[in-house]
Amino acid sequence: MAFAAGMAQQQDHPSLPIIDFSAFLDGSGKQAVANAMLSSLQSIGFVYLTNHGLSDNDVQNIFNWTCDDPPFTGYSPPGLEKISQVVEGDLEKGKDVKESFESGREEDELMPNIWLPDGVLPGFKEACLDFFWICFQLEKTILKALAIVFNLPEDYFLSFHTKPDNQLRLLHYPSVPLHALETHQISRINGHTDFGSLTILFQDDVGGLEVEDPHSPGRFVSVQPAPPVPGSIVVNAGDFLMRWSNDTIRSTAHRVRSPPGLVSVDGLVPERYSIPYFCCADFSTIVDAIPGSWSVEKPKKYPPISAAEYVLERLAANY
Ligand SMILES: O=C(O)CCC(=O)C(=O)O
Ligand SMILES: [Fe+2]
Repeated sequence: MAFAAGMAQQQDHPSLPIIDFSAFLDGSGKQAVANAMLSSLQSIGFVYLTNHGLSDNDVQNIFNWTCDDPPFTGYSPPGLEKISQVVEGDLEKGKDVKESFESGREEDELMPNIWLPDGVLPGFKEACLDFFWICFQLEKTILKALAIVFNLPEDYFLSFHTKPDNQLRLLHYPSVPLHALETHQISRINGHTDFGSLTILFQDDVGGLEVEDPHSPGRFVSVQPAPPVPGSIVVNAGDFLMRWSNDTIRSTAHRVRSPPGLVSVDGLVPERYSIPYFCCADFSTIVDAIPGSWSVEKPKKYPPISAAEYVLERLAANY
């Protein structure tokens, strides 16, 4: 297992731990990989995984679709989504300049998918659905790793993530003037936390993802390894998992700014594509603190809650 330097406060460009997931997949070092992943989710809330089992081909396929112009519903044009959370010390006022397309499972009646009219961009719907289900397989593997660190049966979290009530988001950050971004007239995505269980994030090589330093609220630090690690994915914990874990796992605020050290000859920040896959517990389930996350000395902080109640409230606040 290879680790990059941890998120030391003094470093200008600290990096997240990079965990080789292969020893979990082939069974040769399950506990060690799971422990390392949890430790990073507890201390930073974020981790990089390599050799996670998803093929480069599958990831490249979905990225290929993001480059097509998406003049359709299910699509949020630049500035529509407002990240309404105020993160301490993050004084950005600018609107997010990004466009996105979101989809979930086809049978979801609560939030039905809105696809392009038949005949427009043939194959796009199938590509989104294929990737949605591919990511669900990966999510289940990560959830198995999470369970064993709490000394729970591997399928413990799977029974709460069966449908799945997840969301695949294709994100495009258009090229914007560097000056406008740096002076906060606009932003790419303002500081926020995700609200589900886990987010699996695929990104291109442009960079700009920043994570709030857990030791220094309001200070965001770049977490892009330089150079980018091919095939790596980012996994971060959401607010629901933080609550479910009795606050032993951290849901950390993050944002996207200009790539670190960017020298722009034309005054523009290059466009960026990313694909977050938001994993949520089944809306119908009610969860109570994870066994092992509470004790007599560390009592439960929250009453049981249904995922629907929690997630829908958060979604409503964002639009
Ligand atoms: O584009 C990224 O890298 C991050 C996106 C993100 O944080 C989100 O959509 O919640
Ligand atoms: Fe996010």
